[in-house]
Parts: sequence; structure tokens; C-alpha cells
Amino acid sequence: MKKRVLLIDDESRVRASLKVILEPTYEVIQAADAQEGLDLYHKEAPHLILLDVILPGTDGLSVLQSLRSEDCPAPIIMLTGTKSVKTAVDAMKLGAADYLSKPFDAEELRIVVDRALNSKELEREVKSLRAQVTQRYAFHNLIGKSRPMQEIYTKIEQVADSRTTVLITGESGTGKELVAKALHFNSGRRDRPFVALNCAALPETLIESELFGHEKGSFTDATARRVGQFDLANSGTLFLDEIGDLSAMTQAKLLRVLQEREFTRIGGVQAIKVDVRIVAATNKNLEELVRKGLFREDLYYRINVIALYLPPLRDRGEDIPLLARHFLSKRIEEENRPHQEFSKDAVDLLTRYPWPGNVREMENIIEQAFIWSKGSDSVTLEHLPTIVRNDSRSSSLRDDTLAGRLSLEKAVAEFEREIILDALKKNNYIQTHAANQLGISRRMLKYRMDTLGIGRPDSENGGSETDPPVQE
Ligand SMILES: Nc1ncnc2c1ncn2[C@@H]1O[C@H](COP(=O)(O)OP(=O)(O)OP(=O)(O)O)[C@@H](O)[C@H]1O
Repeated sequence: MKKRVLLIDDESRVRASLKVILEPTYEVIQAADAQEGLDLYHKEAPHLILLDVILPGTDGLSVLQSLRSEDCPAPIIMLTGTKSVKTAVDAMKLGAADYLSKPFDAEELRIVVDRALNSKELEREVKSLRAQVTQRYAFHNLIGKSRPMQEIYTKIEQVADSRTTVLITGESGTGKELVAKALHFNSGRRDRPFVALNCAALPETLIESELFGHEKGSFTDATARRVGQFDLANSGTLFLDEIGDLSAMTQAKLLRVLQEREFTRIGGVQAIKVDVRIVAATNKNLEELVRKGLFREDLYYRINVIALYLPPLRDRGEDIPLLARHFLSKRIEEENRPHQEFSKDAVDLLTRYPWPGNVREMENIIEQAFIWSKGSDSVTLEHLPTIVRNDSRSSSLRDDTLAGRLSLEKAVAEFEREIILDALKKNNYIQTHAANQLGISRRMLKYRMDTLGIGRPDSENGGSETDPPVQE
């Protein structure tokens, strides 16, 4: 079936000639003014619109605006006068797919129309592929296709819809809060509140009042009754992050709520019944805290009914490229920037980096790469922060040595060479400064440079003027 092109132009001569050019490939429908054009758009749902800027009554730019405000899926190509560059720019800003300045020839018209339709097609394909990938590799905003992540998805599905308390463990930034949200939004409580409280962020004096609320006059600052998080989360989920940081007294009170499903506000006498599902998280080793007497054993057993462990990112390497692409595409979409991919060596480097701050650190690093790669076709090594580049280099030296590809002596020399070069570059090749930074004498630096064969970049800028001669 031929694709439909809607042509909105008041000059019948222009309409007739455009029709002749396009008709062999497309079905052309025509309108002579804005109103007729909008009516035909609603009736015929065209695949592409050719819209003249100058129309009697309502002009083309206003029509463009109203089509865009309706989320018109068809690309719109503006037909402008020769001298109206500003109008063309305005039209592009308002969301036109392209423009053609009159007079244009048949070939130009065909190219612009084909290109707009193809890129729309491509956009649609990318969207649908992305949706498919997200469906397969994601679970409620959690991205990851590694085995541990697939297991987490299965467990979430299995336990989400019960009132059982869940304990999520894992290093900082591994996604514990996202898992807690996934549990909530996949449960029957999804329309009720999800309340998150970071137990480590509040001083001990405040945490109890934050959790349970207080009655007016219960302490000096309690000028009014305050509702606590348990009240707010009633019939929903309460996410207690960093639970290992709770004081002994708050641990005792929390145990009571978990056992009796009721609590009392500070300064209150009346027990309040609640139906709250608790999801707790920690990056500490709770068993060890129990052994040291810092965490109540009975509370530990109460919250550790179902345990979910999120492994660090470095242990789920196949998720690294997936997450990196996810964060990059998200930013590209948000800022409406042209599509970019990572170069192969950038992906390799990201995969080798140990990610001590896990997914949170990755989000941050991809944000930096996104900023530095503005205007480039792809995200390459040079757009990644030095911390990733250096760390990955040292780990590849280590890997090569352990795999027998490089002798220890050579690996150490290579490592030393890179550090010395870095120090020299940072200090503009002034050896005295570089030596200071490295904590060695200038003579020693000179000696190491000679041994490792490090020369100056060129004698003009090599810092020789500023460096005093080495005293023998
Ligand atoms: N699997 C994932 N897919 C997509 N985004 C993720 C994933 N894991 C974590 N993130 C993102 O990384 C950031 C940190 O995640 P989150 O706050 O859930 O970690 P956390 O383990 O609770 O950290 P902390 O222990 O420091 O509280 C968030 O912005 C989150 O959206």
C-alpha cells in the first residue's frame, strides 16, 4: 500500500506540480488552507505532511505548532520562500523534520521526503527494539541480563505479593532501593504508599520520632502532633535503608512493631495498629554485627525472612555494557541529542574497570562521558574520565602478568613509566615539580627517566628553562 502524503499549500499550481512528482510513489492528498489541512490530517492520518509556511488566515508555523501539540506522529516538512532562513530555523525549532526552500527541483523533493520517512521508520524500529530489549533485560527499571539479575527478577516475582519481610544486602550503589521499589510495585500494595527512610542519615534522637511520630508536648520541640513513617506507610511498604545503623533502643521498638503489628507514638499511650510491609537493606554484614553485639539477634531473624543479595557490578560483567548503553541512551533522549554508541575499546575499558561505587558510580561516569562527547559521533576512550582509564590500564597489566603474557619486571617498568609520564605532563615537564609530586629527588627522577627511556616531548617546551641543572 502506498504511503499517504498530505500537501497543505494555497497555490494550486504548486500543489499540482508536487502531486505530479510524488504521485508515482505516494498517495497525495491536498488541502488549500490550514483548516482543511487539519481536517484532512485527522481524517486520513497521513504518513508525512508537506506544509507551506504562508497560508491564508492561519499560517504554516501555527499549523505546525498545533500538530506538534497533538503529538502528530507524521514527519512535517515545511515549504518556505527562498529568503526565509529565519522561518526555516523557527520551523525546525518547533519540531519540523526538514524544510524545502522554493523553488526546489523534483530530485530534491524526493530526497527530502524519502529521508524524512526513512528516519521516522528507523526511529520507530529503534523504539520497538529498545522496548523488546528492555522487556527481556529489565524488570521494573532494573537493568541487567546476568544470571544473578535474572535470579533477582524471579525472586521478586515470587515474594512481591506477600507481606513477608525482605532483607536486601549488597555493596553501596548496587540497586537495593530499586529492588525494594520493584517489590512494592509488583505487589498488591502498588497503589498504596512506598515510604523510604535512610536510618543512617538521621541522628538517633530524631530517628524514633521519624519512624513512630510523636504526640504534642512529648518533648521540648514537639509543638504539634507528628505522624511517623509507620503511619504514612500504612497498607503500603516501608523501606528501611541502612538498617544496620539503628541504635539498640530503636532496634527494640522496631522488633515490637514487627512482632505485634502495632506501635505507640513518642509520648503517646495508645497502641496504633498498622499493616506495613517492611523491606530492609544494608551494605553491612549483619551477622557480624550480631556477633559483635551491635545488632539484636531476634531482630535479625525477624527481618531476614527472605534474603536478596545484590552482587557488586564487577561480578556481573555482562551487565556493564548494557547498563552503560542504558544510561547513555537515557541522557541522549532527555536532551534530544543525535544517537551515539560507545566505541569498542570504550566498552572494553568499562568492562575491565572494577566499579567500586557500583551502578551509582557508573551513572556518574556515563554522565561525564555524555557531556564530554557532545558533538562526537560516538563515545570513545578520550571521553571517559581518567580514573577509569588509569585503573583499567593497571588491571590489564596485572591480568597480562598473571596470564604469563608479560614478565613481572616489564609490568612494573611499564607501570612506573606511565606514572612518571603522567607526573611530568601534569607538571608541564618541569622535573623538579614532578619529582616533588612523586616524593623522590630530581636526581632519582632523572635516573629513572633515563633507565626507562623517557625523553622530553621537545626541547623547546621541555621545561629545560625552568628546571635547574641536576647537581652532581
Ligand atoms: N540494575 C540497575 N538498573 C538500572 N539502574 C540501576 C540499577 N541498579 C542501580 N541503579 C541506579 O543506581 C543508583 C543507585 O541505586 P540504589 O540507590 O538503588 O543503590 P543502593 O544499593 O540502595 O545504594 P546505597 O546502599 O548507597 O543506598 C540509582 O540511581 C539507581 O537508579
